[in-house]
Amino acid sequence: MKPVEIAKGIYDVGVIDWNIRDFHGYSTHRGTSYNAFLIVDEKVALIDTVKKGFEEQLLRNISGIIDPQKIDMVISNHTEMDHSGSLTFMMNKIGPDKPVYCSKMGKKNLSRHFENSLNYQVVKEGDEISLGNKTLTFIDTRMLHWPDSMFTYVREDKILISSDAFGQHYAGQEEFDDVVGDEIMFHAKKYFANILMLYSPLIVKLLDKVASLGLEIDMICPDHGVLWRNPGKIIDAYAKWAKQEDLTNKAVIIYDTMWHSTEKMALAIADGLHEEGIEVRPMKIREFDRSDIITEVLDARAVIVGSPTLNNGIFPTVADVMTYMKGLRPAHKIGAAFGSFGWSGESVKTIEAELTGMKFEMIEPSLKIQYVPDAAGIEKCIGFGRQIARSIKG
Ligand SMILES: Cc1cc2nc3c(=O)[nH]c(=O)nc-3n(C[C@H](O)[C@H](O)[C@H](O)COP(=O)(O)O)c2cc1C
Repeated sequence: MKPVEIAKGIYDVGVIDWNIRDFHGYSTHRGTSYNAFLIVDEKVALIDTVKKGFEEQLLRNISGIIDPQKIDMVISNHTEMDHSGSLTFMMNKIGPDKPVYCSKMGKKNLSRHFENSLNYQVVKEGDEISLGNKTLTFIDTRMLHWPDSMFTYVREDKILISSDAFGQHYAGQEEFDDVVGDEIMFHAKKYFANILMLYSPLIVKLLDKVASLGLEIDMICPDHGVLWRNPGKIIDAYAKWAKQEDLTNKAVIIYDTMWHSTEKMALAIADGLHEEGIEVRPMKIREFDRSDIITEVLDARAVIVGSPTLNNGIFPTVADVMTYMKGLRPAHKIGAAFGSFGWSGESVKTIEAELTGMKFEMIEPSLKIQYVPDAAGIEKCIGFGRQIARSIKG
């Protein structure tokens, strides 16, 4: 498969993980790739490695281009193990004393991952390393998405090697965004929603910083998925997603149910929204992965959560999604809570409190129905949907 020469003397030597479907709890419909970049100039640099288990393939990819011992340095843009898991293996092949350039937090975090100490050399924003004809510059991107994260920019080729930012979990033979076409935007959006949404304010600042540095960018090379030969497309998408302001008139109804009463409510609420012209996505939690639910939440204006009462609380799958959503900090949402109950009916209050804690603008009062909704109950749900729709439009 790989390597691919992406510019003169610059190769993607990474690997494709076709079969992974659960990436630390994120459902990767299409697998992923662990991209790593080899720059062959007067000096030779390897930027990032790959997940443990793929190290032999990385070595083979590099060996097809150059003797690995000719690598003069490794750059670690990000400590997470899908990019550093082969680092010690590779250093043993390259020469264990050769420098590993990383951020200050990179040095600290790499040392916490690997027992054997490597020759870590700290670089900071604006530092430059000349490889001969090509110059590497570093951009501090701490907390995007780990404290150690940084970008490496290859000045002469106008290539930004962006670590996890702008990535997508996508396994494919295609190397570049335009070869895949629009489908890639779904994977990029899902990646943003699940990995980066909580850092949206930092992303807005980073995009401003990159603009103010006046960096010319012909290509963005993330550590997962395809490379962006049309960088403007993904930069514009990030600007929009990170602002979380230009939301679609869409409502996501996230619910679970034991005996279908909460489900009947969900579908009637959906009818009410639909009648008012609002795009609506009912998602029964046990039929969708939480990472797909969050992808829909990213650009939705309203998030409506329903749960039956179970043992004086909410249904566990609803708690799962709300915990996940809270951590990702969606902003500027209208929220609403509903659910069926038998005798005590605590679920709706719990959902209300959670969504209020996430600073959602709540629709009041929430909607509770005892046991199975009858015709009047269904009408109430339709009315609730219409009320939410009016708030969305208003
Ligand atoms: C195991 C179990 C525990 C329940 N615990 C409560 C409870 O603590 N309080 C309550 O109001 N209803 C409780 N219920 C009743 C349900 O909330 C009620 O049947 C509701 O209509 C179920 O909605 P659903 O069809 O959407 O699952 C319980 C039901 C079951 C099956």
